[in-house]
Amino acid sequence: MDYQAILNILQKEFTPKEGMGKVASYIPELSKVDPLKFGIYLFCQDGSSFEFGDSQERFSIQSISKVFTLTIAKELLGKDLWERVDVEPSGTPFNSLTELEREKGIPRNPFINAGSIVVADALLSVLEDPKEDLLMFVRKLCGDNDIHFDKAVAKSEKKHGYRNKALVNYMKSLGNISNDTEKILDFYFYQCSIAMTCEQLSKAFMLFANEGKHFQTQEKVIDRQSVKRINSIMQTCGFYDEAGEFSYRVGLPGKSGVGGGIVAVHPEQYSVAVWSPMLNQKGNSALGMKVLEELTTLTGLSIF
Ligand SMILES: NC(=O)CC[C@H](N)C(=O)O
Repeated sequence: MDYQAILNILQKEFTPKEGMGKVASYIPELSKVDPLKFGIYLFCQDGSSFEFGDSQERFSIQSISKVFTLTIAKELLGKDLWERVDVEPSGTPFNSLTELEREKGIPRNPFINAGSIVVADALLSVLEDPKEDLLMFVRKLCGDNDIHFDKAVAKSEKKHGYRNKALVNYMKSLGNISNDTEKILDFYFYQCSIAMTCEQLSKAFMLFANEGKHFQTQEKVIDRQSVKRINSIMQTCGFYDEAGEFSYRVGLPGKSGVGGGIVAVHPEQYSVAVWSPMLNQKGNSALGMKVLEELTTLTGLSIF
């Protein structure tokens, strides 16, 4: 597959333009980002890589971090985790409160906010310093120690995160939260604030394209069954109420964040990260979705 030729086509075909979507503003710090940023990085299982645009610039990974925390929690807690969070698509926005009452405080999946807050609570119960452990895990996956929290973004979300406060308190009242709600939210806002480049993200996500092995050292980090399960949840829940649309258009498991990043993996082929901060109405990168659709169209390959 001549990925370079394909990326050349993508670069010509797609140019970010004002009005394609809106940069997230409910976290005020994110609204400062230049809407016209655009980059892509594709890392192949054979070690080759291809990129263009702002692929080396850091951005707020936001909900993409939910995949990292789920991976750690799954390793530490195994099946017990699934007593507290389900694996069904929600069909509702990422910050929705509506199903929680009907479903007795058990979030639909770990990739909506409620689900990731439960995962954060579970990690707080078993780790002494979850923030540090999370950073170490992500740094190890990328083979790069230069990965940090963006404190300004975390603080900005903490100040304005009323819906997440509502979610954690509501779940606490329904018996599905153990730790202090302020501590859980602090961890959750920090995990979302991690700043990474497309290159770092695509290398980290090689875990899910490389049978659970580190992209560089080939060390086994998680087993194949975990890869299957996490990729399945990305496929069905990675884009909230647009998960079906992403699956239909792109045909790969993936995860988005309101920072405008999307990572998708083609198991045993490649991992690809794209960044364009202009979001569509469902909170997913508008241009990012289009570019990934064209990528799998041009390669003629998807997991299906
Ligand atoms: N979809 C997202 O990226 C949402 C993450 C954001 N930190 C929030 O909780 O609202």
